Amino acid sequence: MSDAIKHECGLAFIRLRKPFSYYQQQYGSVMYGLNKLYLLMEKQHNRGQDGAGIASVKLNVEPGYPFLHRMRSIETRAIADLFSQVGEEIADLEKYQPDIRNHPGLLKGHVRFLGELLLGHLRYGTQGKNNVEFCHPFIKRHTIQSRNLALAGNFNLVNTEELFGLVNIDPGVFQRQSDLAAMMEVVHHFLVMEDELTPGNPDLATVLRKSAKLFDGGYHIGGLVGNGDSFVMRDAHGIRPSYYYISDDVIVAASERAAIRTSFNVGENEVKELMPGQALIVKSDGSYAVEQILEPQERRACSFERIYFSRGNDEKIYRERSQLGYNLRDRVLKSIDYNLKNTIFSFIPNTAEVAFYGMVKGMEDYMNQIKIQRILSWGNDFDEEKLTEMINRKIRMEKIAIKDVKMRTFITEDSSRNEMVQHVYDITYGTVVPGQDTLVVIDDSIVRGTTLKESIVRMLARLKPKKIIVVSSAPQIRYPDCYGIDMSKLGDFIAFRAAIALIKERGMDDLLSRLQAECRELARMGQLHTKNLVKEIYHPFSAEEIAAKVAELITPSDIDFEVEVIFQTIESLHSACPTNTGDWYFTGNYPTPGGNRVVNQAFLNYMEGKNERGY
Ligand SMILES: NC(=O)CC[C@H](N)C(=O)O
Repeated sequence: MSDAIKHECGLAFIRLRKPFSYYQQQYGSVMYGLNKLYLLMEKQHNRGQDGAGIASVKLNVEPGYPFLHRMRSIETRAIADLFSQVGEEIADLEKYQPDIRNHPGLLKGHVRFLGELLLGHLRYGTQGKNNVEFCHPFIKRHTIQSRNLALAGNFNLVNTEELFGLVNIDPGVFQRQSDLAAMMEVVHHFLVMEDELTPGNPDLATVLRKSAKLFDGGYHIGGLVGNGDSFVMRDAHGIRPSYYYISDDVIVAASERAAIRTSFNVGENEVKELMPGQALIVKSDGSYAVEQILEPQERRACSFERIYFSRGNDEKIYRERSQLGYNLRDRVLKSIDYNLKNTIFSFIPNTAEVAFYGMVKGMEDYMNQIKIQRILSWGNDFDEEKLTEMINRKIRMEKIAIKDVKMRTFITEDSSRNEMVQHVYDITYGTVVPGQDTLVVIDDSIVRGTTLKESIVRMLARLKPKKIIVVSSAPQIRYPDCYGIDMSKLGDFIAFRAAIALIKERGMDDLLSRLQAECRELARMGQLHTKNLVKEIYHPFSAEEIAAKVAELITPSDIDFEVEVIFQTIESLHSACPTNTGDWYFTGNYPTPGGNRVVNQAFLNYMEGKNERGY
């Protein structure tokens, strides 16, 4: 993605089902669980750049001894920072007891995070601040063991404020800003209630049933309870991804299937998807059950996971991403007037790479059809030279754009900013025939369009192509997300700015004021959740008109050749990614009632010049 949006969290959960001595014998290390947690988190490093955190619960600890630990970091290399602290703790112990690793029981007593229950989290905040206090896991302590709770998740709730009220809590300034704080209060409230009924052994399925009913949002959460029970749970629409793997030795859950496969070296089908509305509950004795907590609703798994967020090394995601590129073939061919001879294909590094291969495969298939047709049309009229020339025709692809990863840190806000920003990307010289070649560059999605305009298009222009076609493997991002991706301000979206520009151009300003009045009225009546009024902003225009305006907006004024933008259509997105039909940011169709409220609020914020999130 050319705009730096990271905006997603990742979850890692491990439950060791055997005593520590077993892991030492079987796998040669008492640190087996922590090593796997580290791997599981690093393999999801693509998620959550604000910080990371881990929590652990130890089983069978004598009363009075600590059993729940938590550590968080916002260092640049947060995961490594956390685990090097664990490493230091052990190294310190070994100074005085060099053979302590051979005594698993002793080690468990000394090393804080050597617990049987482990929870890891990578955060990119969607609420509150991006500092360490807001990093997950949150913990709640209590003198009664079974009322201690650690909680973390990949999620966003749109009814944070309401939730506090529902459990009669008057939140403090900090809590008010955090959906995790609200979730914590709710889950803890019901945990205590259940613990009162069955002391020491609260029924987690009931706790989750009562809690989840109150949440409006998309979520994949994990929790550790002080009595040794634990869970992971997924929202009723399956908005956020959730996978798990169970063996005799471990129970594992994470946000990405490939992360589990790699960390535990297991096959595709050994890793299961936790289905919408389900929870995987593990009891303190290591037994487990998958329970239906909420009635499953229409599946609306987030399509952005497939387009961009999850790693492309997942078997299915790789195929889908490639298909997204392939699906754009016909529209690109039309736009280059089928002139493959004078077209160079490339991609914006690095997340669009897989879609790029798909697009090129599409072009190759087309070219092969043409070759066959031509050769057949020759009849007997050919010689080796003619045939060689035909067979050797290739799709021209080059690595044109190069990202200078470190550039951003130095870029200031002064007048030289534009001059500097363009250098965030560099180009490969000598690849394009000036004035003759068209450049087709694929990006996975276009959010703000600023990097495209300020860096990529400007840089590519130095190669003097005849035309640049920017291809987006995602459809136009028109509406805010409110389920875990931090894109919640309408004015940030280039597709929205394009629609506004068209409205202004065509003298339709009264549409905006009418919608603003309507939104205000709905807000006054507490009815903002009833319909998405922002759809009306796009209604007068075709997708092509918006795309043409986007192209205009990303073209710097001093560029004298054509820039075109081609977006994936929503239909072809769904055909490429059939299991992830969540598309509210493209269509405005939100799966939960809070969604309409967010989009309407985002519109009011935009109209009132407030640079705030819509939830
Ligand atoms: N991206 C996420 O899942 C964020 C989790 C949570 N809403 C937070 O801001 O901490």
